[in-house]
Amino acid sequence: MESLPNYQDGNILIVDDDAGILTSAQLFLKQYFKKVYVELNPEKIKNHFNKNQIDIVLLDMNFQKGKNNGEDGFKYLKTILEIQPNVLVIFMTAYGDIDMAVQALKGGAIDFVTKPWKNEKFLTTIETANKLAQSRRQIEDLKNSRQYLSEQEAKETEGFIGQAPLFLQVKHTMEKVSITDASVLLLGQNGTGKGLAAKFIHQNSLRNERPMITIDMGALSESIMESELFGHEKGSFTDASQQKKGRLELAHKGTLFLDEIGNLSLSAQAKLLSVLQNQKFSRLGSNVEIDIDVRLICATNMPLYEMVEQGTFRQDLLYRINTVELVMPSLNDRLIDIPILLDYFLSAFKARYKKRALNISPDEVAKLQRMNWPGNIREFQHATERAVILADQDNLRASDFQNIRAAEKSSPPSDSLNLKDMEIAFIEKAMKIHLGNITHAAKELGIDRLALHRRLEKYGIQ
Ligand SMILES: Nc1ncnc2c1ncn2[C@@H]1O[C@H](COP(=O)(O)OP(=O)(O)OP(=O)(O)O)[C@@H](O)[C@H]1O
Repeated sequence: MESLPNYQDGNILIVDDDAGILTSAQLFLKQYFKKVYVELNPEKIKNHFNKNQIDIVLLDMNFQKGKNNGEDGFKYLKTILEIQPNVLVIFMTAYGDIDMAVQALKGGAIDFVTKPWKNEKFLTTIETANKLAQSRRQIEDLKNSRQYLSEQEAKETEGFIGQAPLFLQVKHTMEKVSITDASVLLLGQNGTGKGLAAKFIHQNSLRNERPMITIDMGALSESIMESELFGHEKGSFTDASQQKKGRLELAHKGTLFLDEIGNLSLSAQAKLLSVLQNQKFSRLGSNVEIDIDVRLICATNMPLYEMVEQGTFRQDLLYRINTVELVMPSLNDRLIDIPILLDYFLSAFKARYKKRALNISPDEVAKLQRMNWPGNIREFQHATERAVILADQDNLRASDFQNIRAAEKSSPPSDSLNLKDMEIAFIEKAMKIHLGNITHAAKELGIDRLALHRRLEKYGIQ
């Protein structure tokens, strides 16, 4: 059985006033390209561009009997490039018109074929043009998707909202620091908006045309993390079947956001420090040094200063990454923002889940302000989404936002005065507020770590 031809992407239009040329070129090229259009009348070129995507035009140089100066060819070349500046035009010229064809190259055509052509040479010329057309198209697609992504990012950071003095203070510092290349360290509990803050800084920086590349240090094992960060050469370890650029390299001229930096091992800290000091690095398995120019933003919810004292985080690295240090306030410290955030999230979720009639009374909003949100804005956002999804009626109540984690403030079990129940409730609450950190929870409860440990075990609290 005859195998199907290996068609190439790329649409071709052939324009010539000689029907014989059109037919033979079309018959030949149709074996290799899916779409080959032909046109006898050059005045109709525009119609083809209105109907179809055209990547390559094969254009005759002379369309009037007795006129061989190529004037027509130049005229239509100009028309085509005006309609579609990216299209590739190849002139078809009679043998002997080579000088004119060279002029045509200067005028914006990319190549020429002589008539009559040799099939092999003819095909090679068009295939080469087609490769160029395809890579131009890929670049165009990449530019479009890059633009789309940065518009999305810009939209997202427009939603970096709040009126609480603590938040405004931090945001103001961010605005000032964005346009510099200073390293920024974002501290704060989970869900306080450190990731969004990093995007905000990048979006407002002079590097916003380039990407912000993120690495979540908490999500990667040490060996994967190093190859993600530095990249590797083919064969540098068992699974390295190909060369791969690391994220450091991808962030060149842009921003590198290292999330959960507190999770970096000591050996990775040493390597990162050396990159920051020398502004050079090597891919794993290579000695070639690559220059790097990145703006660094780091974030963590871990106590880096305590970790320095304990010897688990390098002091010199801390001083490299904390040129400007910002602490994202917890939601508890910006309760005044709850109505604003609620408004913002509600309108998004009402639209997403097509429940536009939903509303909530000021009393219920006030109750939300009295609830605990140990997971901060992320938890509040998820609670709002859940409340919208589960709502059976148009009036939302604060209790619709409650989950196992969010209990009313001052909320030892309200209908029980049993001492043991109260103790369990207080311990659970302290553990929630401090996200399971026993030292901090014990401090809050006014007991020592060991005493808290014993109680956690006794009551089976996780
Ligand atoms: N000021 C804000 N306005 C509106 N939405 C916010 C704000 N801050 C944070 N958010 C939203 O809250 C969610 C959590 O934010 P983000 O992921 O940035 O927090 P984080 O501090 O980086 O959390 P983690 O430490 O767990 O990684 C995101 O959906 C983010 O868009």
